[in-house]
Amino acid sequence: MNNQASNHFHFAGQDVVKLAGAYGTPLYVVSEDLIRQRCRQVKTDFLDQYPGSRAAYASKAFLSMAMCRIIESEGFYLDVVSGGELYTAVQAGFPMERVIFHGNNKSLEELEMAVSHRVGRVVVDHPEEIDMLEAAAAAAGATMTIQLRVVPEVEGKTHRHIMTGQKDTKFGIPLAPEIIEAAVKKAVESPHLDLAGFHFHIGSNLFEQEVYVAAVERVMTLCRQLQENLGLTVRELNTGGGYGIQYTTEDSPHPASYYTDAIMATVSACADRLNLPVPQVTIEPGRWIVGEAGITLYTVGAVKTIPGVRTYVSVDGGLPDNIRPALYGAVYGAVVANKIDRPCSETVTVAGKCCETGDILIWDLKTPPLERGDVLAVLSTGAYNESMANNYNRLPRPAVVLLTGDQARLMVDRETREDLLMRERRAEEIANGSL
Ligand SMILES: Cc1ncc(COP(=O)(O)O)c(C=O)c1O
Ligand SMILES: N[C@@H](CCCC[NH3+])C(=O)O
Repeated sequence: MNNQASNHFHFAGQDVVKLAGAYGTPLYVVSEDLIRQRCRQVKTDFLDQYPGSRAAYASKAFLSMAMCRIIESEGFYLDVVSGGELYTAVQAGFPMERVIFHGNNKSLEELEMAVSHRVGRVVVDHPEEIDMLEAAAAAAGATMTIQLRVVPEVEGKTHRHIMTGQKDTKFGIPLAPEIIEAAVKKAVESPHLDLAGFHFHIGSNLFEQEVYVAAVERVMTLCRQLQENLGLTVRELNTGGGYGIQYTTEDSPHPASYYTDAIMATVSACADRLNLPVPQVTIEPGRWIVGEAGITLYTVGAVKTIPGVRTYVSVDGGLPDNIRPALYGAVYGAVVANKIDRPCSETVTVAGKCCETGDILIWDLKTPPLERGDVLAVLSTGAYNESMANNYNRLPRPAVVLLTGDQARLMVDRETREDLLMRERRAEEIANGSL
């Protein structure tokens, strides 16, 4: 781009102050090029290195129909976790054989939907779900390929709300032999189900490969036990996602190969040692694909200094568009996009505009002196921001702009105040008693 203002922050090659002017704030900005770069790293460092392996994108991190098409064109599979995510994939024309359907409490209706679309894999989370899915598949005359989600009993170092691999978790089938063996038997005996293997997911935003090694060892040992006791041959091992990203300069993220090489080496060593066939391995990163590919732009409003205490800089969004600081104490970095050349001489607290003391986006941010109208760019908001957005205080959810090369396109419209009333079409009738 020419005539770039030198004091403006550029993201994926584009002047974000101009984007804020053109589309308004708060604004999610997502770079297609950065997403594709991540997908291609997975391809060269994992898929090409280990033929037969598969990569899925965990759509809960960020989903739109355009995102489905990007992921589809990169040859990835898609992890969905609800009828709503599946519906989005269906509407985007995502190939259903590449969909992996998760969820710890899928409804019968969601299972029927998965069957009617013949999704490639259903990851069954509890024994009763085997019966529910068998019934849905039988009714449709379908055979569904499944993986059983098991609890690897390892603790990933992360916020406790996003740990899933420990023994005490709502996700997956416990490894207690009487439970897992009964589930496997039931699955194998279900005429409309084909048990391909197992799935585990340790947790999210993990920076250590050791937990993946431990989980693979645990589940491969399970495979050996099931081969001995039930004659089961495990064809597939889905190792979940969870790869950590850089939120601030304190974080030292790894390439995906840091995790996948350790996973693959352990799978092959275990297969050798336990005399098992090497299963086909799937990974399911979400945050690692899209997290650093997104930023959020805000406009600064009220600046309030409490002498001897702190300066609150309030922006025009907050908790509804990024709930992670309030929910997990997540720490974000940010830059003042229209003053990128100025020294950061102050430390401020970036507050959201909700009627909630806990609505603080960043507690301590070094900035130049700030004033109303400045544009703040919060970094690494591509994952679990837009997808977790809500309407607290009836704030409309922001638009999403997709950057591709030097093009900027509105991918998701800004919600309007009228949109907020869309589900209240009977308000008049309720008021006048006619309903
Ligand atoms: C089953 C499953 N797979 C994949 C993911 C993706 O996790 P992340 O975005 O941390 O890679 C999650 C979420 O934690 C998950 O529950
Ligand atoms: N929402 C979480 C990640 C959830 C992962 C789903 N199992 C986050 O923002 O970190």
